[in-house]
Amino acid sequence: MLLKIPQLLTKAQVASCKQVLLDADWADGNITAGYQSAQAKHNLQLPENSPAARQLGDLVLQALAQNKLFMSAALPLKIFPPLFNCYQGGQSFGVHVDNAIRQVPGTPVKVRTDLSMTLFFSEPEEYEGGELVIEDTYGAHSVKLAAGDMVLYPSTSLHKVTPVTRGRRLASFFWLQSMVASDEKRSLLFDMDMAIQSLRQQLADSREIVQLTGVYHNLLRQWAQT
Ligand SMILES: O=C(O)CCC(=O)C(=O)O
Ligand SMILES: [Fe+2]
Repeated sequence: MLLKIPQLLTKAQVASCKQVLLDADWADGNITAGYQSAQAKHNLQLPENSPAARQLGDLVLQALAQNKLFMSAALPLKIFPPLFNCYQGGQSFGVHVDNAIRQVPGTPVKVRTDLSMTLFFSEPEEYEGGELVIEDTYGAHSVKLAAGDMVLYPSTSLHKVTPVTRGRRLASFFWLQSMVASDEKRSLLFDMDMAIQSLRQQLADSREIVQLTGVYHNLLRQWAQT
C-alpha cells in the first residue's frame, strides 16, 4: 500500500524542526547504508544518536501515535527511531531496496522493515528535483509532498530519490515492523476499518456494524503478531 498521511506535523512544528535541522551537524548519508545502497546513496544525514535526531525523532513518534490514519494503515509493532536526511547540490539516492532487518542503535532490538516512511520538511517549491520515486507492479509513482506530510510504502519496493538540482530537501525517513507482516492482509484490514468508520458516521451503531467490527478484530487476531 502506498499512502499519503497529510499534515502529520503542523506548519509550526515543521518550522521549529527545520530550525533544529539547519543548526545541526550533518554527516555522510552512508553511515547507515547497506552494501548495495552505499553505491547509490549521495546525501547527508544526522548521526543516529545525535541530540538533534533524538529530539526531533521523539516529536515525530508522538505525532505518529496520535494519527488515526497512520495507526490504521500501519498497525505498527516496532518503529525504528526516525532518521533525518538532506539532499542539495545535485545529491540523489539511486534505485535501491531497504535492508530487511535493522538493528536499533545501542540496543539488541531488531526491526523487520515492512513499511518505509518519508516525512517531508521542505515545501515542494523550495527545491527542484528530489522526487521520491516508488516502483510497484502498476509502474513508478513520483512523490513530492507538502512540508508536514508523510508517505508510507512497502519496504519491498524498489525506490530512489532524483537529484536535487536547486535548493535543499530536508526529510525524515524511517521504517517499521507491522503487527501484520503481509501488505495484502494489512491493506484488507485498512479498507475494512475505513469502511466501518465511515458507516459508523452515517448510521447509529447498528448490530451489523458491531458484527463487522467483530470480523475486523477476529481477522486481526488471526493475522497479528505482538
Ligand atoms: O529520502 C528519502 O525520501 C528516502 C530515503 C531512502 O530511501 C533511504 O534512506 O533508504
Ligand atoms: Fe530507501
